[in-house]
Amino acid sequence: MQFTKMHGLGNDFIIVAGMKQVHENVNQLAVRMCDRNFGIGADGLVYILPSAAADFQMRIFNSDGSEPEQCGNAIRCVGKYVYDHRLTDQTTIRVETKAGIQTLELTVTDKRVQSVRVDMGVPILQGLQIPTAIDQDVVLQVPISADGFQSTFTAVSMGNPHCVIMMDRLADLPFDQVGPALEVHPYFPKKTNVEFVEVHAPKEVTMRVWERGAGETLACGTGACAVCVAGVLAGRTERRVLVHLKGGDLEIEWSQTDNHVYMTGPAVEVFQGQWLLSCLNTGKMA
Ligand SMILES: N[C@@H](CCC[C@H](N)C(=O)O)C(=O)O
Repeated sequence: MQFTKMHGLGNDFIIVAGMKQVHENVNQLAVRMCDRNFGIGADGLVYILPSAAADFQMRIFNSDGSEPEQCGNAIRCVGKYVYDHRLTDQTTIRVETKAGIQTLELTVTDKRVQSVRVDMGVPILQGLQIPTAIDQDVVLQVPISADGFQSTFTAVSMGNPHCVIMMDRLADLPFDQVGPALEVHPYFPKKTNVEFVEVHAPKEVTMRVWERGAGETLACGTGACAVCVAGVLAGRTERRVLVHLKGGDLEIEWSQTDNHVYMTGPAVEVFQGQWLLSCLNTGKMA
């Protein structure tokens, strides 16, 4: 099977295109392909499939094999892939995801996509719809504790759930302990992505992310969108923010006009290869 390795700010994906549907054993396949020692290594496996409702369909599987509803960095990679590989000549494309149809605006130089602006849709704020276990119209600055860590969080869904925690200093955070503990916190029945945020100024923040089903990643597009929304709700940021992540920067805007969140950032193709599908043995000792 042919694959292409891509990333958005170091959030890396194995892209598979040209199939009609995902492989039957896709959850195990994602685990094996994403393994950084025994496979190709990636945060997720992404399929670009035909769509009856849009130009293309994206399905993504986390490195633990679970299927999330949405992925901001992967959808930018999909935009670059379909244009650079001549599957379309359009610079505005619509991509169907489990969270709905997203519109992508591609910025092209020398016939290659340099950056992608994605309409990530309207954020979901109602507690049960996110989903959280909290039946409130907005889950804003609610106290939370896990593994000895105490803080407050704001919950936002960008199709997938996010727990946004504002901190005075990111450097003080026992990240590797708290991230996994919050991912499975009982407030989040479908688990959650966790963003820890330091606000430098109303237009500039730094975040670190612990992703549901993938652990720490260098960037999370939906996470950056959730951070912008939570920042506005908490009165800490403006509607346009520059988000610094470990792998680089994203520009996020929560539009007052249509209530949609817009994300702008790069996508990069790294290499292409062939996965030996027939190789069932992982090579690991029993
Ligand atoms: N890295 C992504 C989000 C991928 C899905 C996430 N791990 C989940 O399970 O919801 C992004 O860039 O948005």
